[in-house]
This record gives sequence, C-alpha cells and structure tokens, in this order.
Amino acid sequence: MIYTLTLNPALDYDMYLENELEAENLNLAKKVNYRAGGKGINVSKVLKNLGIESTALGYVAGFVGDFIVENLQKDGIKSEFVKLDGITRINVKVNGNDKETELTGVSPKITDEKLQELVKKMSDLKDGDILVLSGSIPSSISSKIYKELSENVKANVEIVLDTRGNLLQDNIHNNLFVKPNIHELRDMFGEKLKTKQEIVEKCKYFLDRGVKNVILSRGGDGALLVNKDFVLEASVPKGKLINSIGAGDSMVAGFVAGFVKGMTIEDAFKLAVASGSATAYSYGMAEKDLVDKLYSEIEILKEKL
Ligand SMILES: Nc1ncnc2c1ncn2[C@@H]1O[C@H](COP(=O)(O)OP(=O)(O)O)[C@@H](O)[C@H]1O
Ligand SMILES: O=P(O)(O)OC[C@H]1O[C@](O)(COP(=O)(O)O)[C@@H](O)[C@@H]1O
Repeated sequence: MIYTLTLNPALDYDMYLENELEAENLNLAKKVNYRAGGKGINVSKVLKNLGIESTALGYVAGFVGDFIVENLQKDGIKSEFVKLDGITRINVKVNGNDKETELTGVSPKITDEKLQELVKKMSDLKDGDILVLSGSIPSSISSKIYKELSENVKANVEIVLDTRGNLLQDNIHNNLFVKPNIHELRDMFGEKLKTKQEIVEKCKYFLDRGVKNVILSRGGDGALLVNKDFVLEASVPKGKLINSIGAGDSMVAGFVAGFVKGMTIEDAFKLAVASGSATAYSYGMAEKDLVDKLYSEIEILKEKL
C-alpha cells in the first residue's frame, strides 16, 4: 500500500481573476474552484487518476476537515485522518493572467495525544509499503517529525520526502527520492544556481546523506533527476499554463506510480514530468488521458554523473 501523509492539509480556494491582482483594489473573479489540498492529499489524488490506490493519512479539523474527507470519499480515495480541534486551514490561490499569488492560512494545533494517535496508525505499515511525506509541518510539532516518523517505521518501507527549506534538510532519512524545486534549492544554498552543472553539484548534498534520487523541478523549464549513477534532464511538453498549484505533488505521484509499476528510473521520471505538466495545464489535478499524451512528447537526456 502507498500511504501519503499530510500533516498540514488545506482547502485550496483557486480564484481566476479578470485581470492581474492589484493590492488595495477590488479584484473580480471570473471563475473559482474549491479543492481538498495539501501536498500528500494531492499526491493521493493524482495516484488515483493514474489508477493507483493509496491511503491518505494526516490531520483534519472542523468544517474544512469535513469537506476534505467528503471530497476524498467522492473520489474513491481511502483516508484515515486523525481529527483535531479547530479548523483546517484555507489556502487562497489567486491567478491573474500571468501571475499566481498564494495566501496561506493558519493550521490547527496538534497536541501530543493527537501525535501519538498518528504514530499508532503508522505502526500498521508493512514491508513493501511506500510512505510519502509531503508538505509543511505545523509549528505545534517538532520540525524534525518526518525524520522521527521515518526512523520509527519498523517495516522495510520506501520513504519519499517533499518539503521546503530547512524542513527538507532536517528530515532526510534514506529516502527513495526528495523533490525540491529550483527556488528551494537556491534558498537552501543561498546561491543563484544558474547552470545545470551548478544545480547537479548541489543535488549531491542529498545523495551524500543517503537519498537515492533527487528530482529537481524547474517549473516551465522542466526537471532534472540526479542519482549516484546518472543525471536525467527532461524537457517540458507543450501546453497552455492554467494553474501550477499541485504540479510538484503531481510529479511526486507520477514517479511513485512509475516505481510501483516497475518502470525504469528514466520512464518513471518521464511519467513524473508528464504528471506535473498535466496538472499545470489543467484547472484541477492531472488526469490520465492528458498525462499519457504528454508522456509521449517528453524527451529525456541522460548523462553520467
Ligand atoms: N509552467 C509550466 N509549464 C509546464 N510544466 C510545468 C509548469 N509548471 C510546472 N510544470 C510541471 O510540473 C513540475 C513541477 O513544477 P514546479 O513548479 O517546479 O514544482 P512545485 O509545485 O513543487 O514548485 C515541473 O517539473 C513541470 O513538469
Ligand atoms: O504546488 P505544490 O508545491 O505541488 O503544492 C500545492 C499544495 O501545497 C500547498 O500550497 C500547501 O503547501 P505547504 O504544505 O508547503 O504549505 C497546498 O495549498 C497545495 O495543495
């Protein structure tokens, strides 16, 4: 079984404006969209669209939490959330004609007792399972919680890690892959990292700490995969950008899907990029038909590390 963990889910409220967002002005929307979000939940959704079952773990609270649970149920995605007091956050994603602006809400508190409830659920993991640890960590719990949970897993499980900044560095633990985006890598090293060679050099930081593959996403500029044997560079397929929220999570789902289907690293990476771009070219998350179409258009360049 694949388990996705979303410690910090959200209702994503996508707003598509008539014009570019203007501060201190009235901004009119021409279309809106509500969806159950948070990184692990997005991974579960795209896995489902690719025909792969997973169980979504994490925390939900209040009426937003109810919306998330119902939304996943409707999509036929299994979830086993722990309930908290308070209200799960609402994240507003404002899309102008060119620019995307994100407003992120406040998360409910996770008490020690609720943390133990989650730990108990995670003790069900079995050999061969995959655990996807995705998204930010609420400030009420340890910023090393992903590492602590990873160390706690007794079974032989592949662990995927996708989180930001220091949280990424602090939570590495024998990961199948990590997926920073180029901005996160630049922030982490405080450098501009313009050339492919500069980027690949920095990816070695993760390999030296036991990560098997680093997937470095670069938005509309494609992606790199770096492991101890080779570097893969993927082109981005053609399409019209609609909303890139969840593109990174779709990429995570695509690679996991390829991995469980027994694809080669090259093909799983291609599926990852196709899934990321399929989401960027859609109002919702990547659907299989578009992923399949884009998959056939992606070119992968392979070089030795
Ligand atoms: N503007 C875009 N055009 C085409 N593909 C995109 C675009 N933005 C994202 N993608 C796809 O989604 C992947 C992940 O996007 P990225 O924005 O780098 O991740 P994150 O959402 O984690 O910041 C990219 O590697 C690419 O395949
Ligand atoms: O665009 P990405 O990085 O794939 O992730 C999008 C998801 O991440 C969020 O922006 C939340 O991110 P964080 O958990 O890092 O705060 C959600 O609102 C959204 O569903």
